[in-house]
Amino acid sequence: MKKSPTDALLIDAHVLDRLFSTVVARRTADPAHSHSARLLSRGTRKVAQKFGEEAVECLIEAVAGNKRELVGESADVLYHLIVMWVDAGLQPMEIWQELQRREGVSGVAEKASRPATSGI
Ligand SMILES: N=c1c2ncn([C@@H]3O[C@H](COP(=O)(O)OP(=O)(O)OP(=O)(O)O)[C@@H](O)[C@H]3O)c2ncn1[C@@H]1O[C@H](COP(=O)(O)O)[C@@H](O)[C@H]1O
Repeated sequence: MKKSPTDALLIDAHVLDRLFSTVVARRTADPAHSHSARLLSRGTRKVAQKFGEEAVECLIEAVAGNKRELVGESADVLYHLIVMWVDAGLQPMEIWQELQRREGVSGVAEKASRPATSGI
């Protein structure tokens, strides 16, 4: 059966859930055979550091206007973000729910509704 553009979007959204399940399963894998297992075995600071490095590589490609490289770096960022969620014991659903809660709320309006800070 021919897939509609909507089907394609739904399938793509599930890629992140599948990747999360794979990384969870890798927690007990042999670090010699799994990058996820190796990274998770090195602890929270290393996991966070790798995410930060990948985010910087991603923004470098964005600023340089390298669309093709930005695709690869974006995938690296999402993978390392998921490893960070696994390390922290977060479920993707918690993030999906937060995004859903924000749907329809303009970022400008949300910022304006925040309590005033002292500016210190
Ligand atoms: N999406 C990815 C993915 N993206 C990037 N990477 C790996 O991330 C690593 C980044 O390399 P770096 O040199 O930056 O980092 P490093 O090897 O930790 O080096 P140091 O910072 O420690 O010096 C590379 O080995 C990449 O292959 C990924 N490794 C795995 N996945 C997914 O996770 C699944 C499980 O992978 P394993 O856990 O390896 O089985 C795979 O099937 C993929 O779907």
